[in-house]
Amino acid sequence: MLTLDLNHAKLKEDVKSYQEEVNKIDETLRNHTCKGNDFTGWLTWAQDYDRNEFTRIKECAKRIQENGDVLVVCGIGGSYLGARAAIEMINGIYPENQIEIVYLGNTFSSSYIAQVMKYIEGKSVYVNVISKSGTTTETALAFRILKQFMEDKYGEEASSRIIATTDKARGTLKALAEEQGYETFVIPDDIGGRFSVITPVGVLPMAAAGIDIDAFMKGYADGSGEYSDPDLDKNPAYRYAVARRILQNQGYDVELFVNYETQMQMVAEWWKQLFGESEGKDGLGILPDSANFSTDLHSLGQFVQDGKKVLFETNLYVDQPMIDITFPNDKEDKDGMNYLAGKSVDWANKMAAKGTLMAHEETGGIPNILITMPSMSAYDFGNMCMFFFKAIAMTTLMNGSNPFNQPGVEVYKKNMFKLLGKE
Ligand SMILES: O=P(O)(O)OC[C@H]1O[C@H](O)[C@H](O)[C@@H](O)[C@@H]1O
Repeated sequence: MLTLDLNHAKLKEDVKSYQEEVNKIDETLRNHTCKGNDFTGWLTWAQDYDRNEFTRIKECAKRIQENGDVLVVCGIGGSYLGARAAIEMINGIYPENQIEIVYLGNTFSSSYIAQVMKYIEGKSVYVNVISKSGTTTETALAFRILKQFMEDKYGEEASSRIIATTDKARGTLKALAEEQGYETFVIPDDIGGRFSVITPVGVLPMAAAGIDIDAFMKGYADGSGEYSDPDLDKNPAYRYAVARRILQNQGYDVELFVNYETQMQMVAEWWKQLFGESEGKDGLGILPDSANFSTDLHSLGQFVQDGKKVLFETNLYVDQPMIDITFPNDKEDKDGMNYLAGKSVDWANKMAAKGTLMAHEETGGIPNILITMPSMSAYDFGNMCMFFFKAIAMTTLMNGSNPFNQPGVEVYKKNMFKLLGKE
């Protein structure tokens, strides 16, 4: 379970004063009558998910692991961010003894696409193309290139090395997968892209990367219980939601999502889509931004400390690092670093976090929300998903907005299609 500390959040209203409003909204979520209610399948997914499909995911992942050097995950937005966030957080950036995961379909950058294609040329390749709509242009463009590459390289065998994760009936990708005989996995109708990491969208790439997906689902299932009580004293996810609302009332328009683990950079990217697309509408919302400390203390730190007071920080701390190391002694101590000899480097990281909190909160006057997760395990990732899902659903509904649509994303697409000459 994640824990929440609001003692540094400088809230000018009492969180508990929102209890009645929270109760009402919680009820509409629970009985699926809230705005966007046809996309609330994530609430009961831990009980509802298809066990047979889950077994098929494990078998498919095993096949990929046994025969592949590389799995190309081809998707964008919710169709890749969650998988990448989980894989990097749980396995670290340079995992040993795992197949490599490469991401494509998330950009029009010709340079990037060309380099990826060159990079995978001599390797044993599997492809997981992921798109809920089955029509997203970045993904479709990359997939055509990948498909031709796979057919040239493997001939008929290509179709057994390509796996499609998409809608059960609709979209070009579904039709293509059926025609080509690809193995397919289903993205349920009632779970939107940015919530879909808990479905085959996230779970198949995770399993292929050697992650314990049973533990992931257990963490999510336990989160369903742990973050379900509407009582603000008992529900840290809802307390976090209310704290965000209060800080917005105090004039803060930006939330800087901070972590101290390099392998959690993509967790922040996933969180930004989840929060930005859910809440940023109707002229409302808090701009989700992120920083990786202490790395970014050497870039963004100056602004946070002394710049315009537009932001508050939400720190996602981790109790146990994946690996700790002891700092070595040096007889000559010419670098003057012996004061750390014999100390844990993770301890130093935690001292950096503590010092930063004091600097930002006390000297800089920046409100700080503290969230702590026990470790970077598959279980804790699953649990964290439910925490943030519940929190963002609550804050967005408190705004009176629909947390589950993203109408604003279509505007650039319309212009782009016109410019590209799409019929
Ligand atoms: O899975 P897809 O249908 O390809 O969608 C991929 C992504 O692109 C869209 O434009 C939406 O803004 C995202 O919410 C979505 O996750």
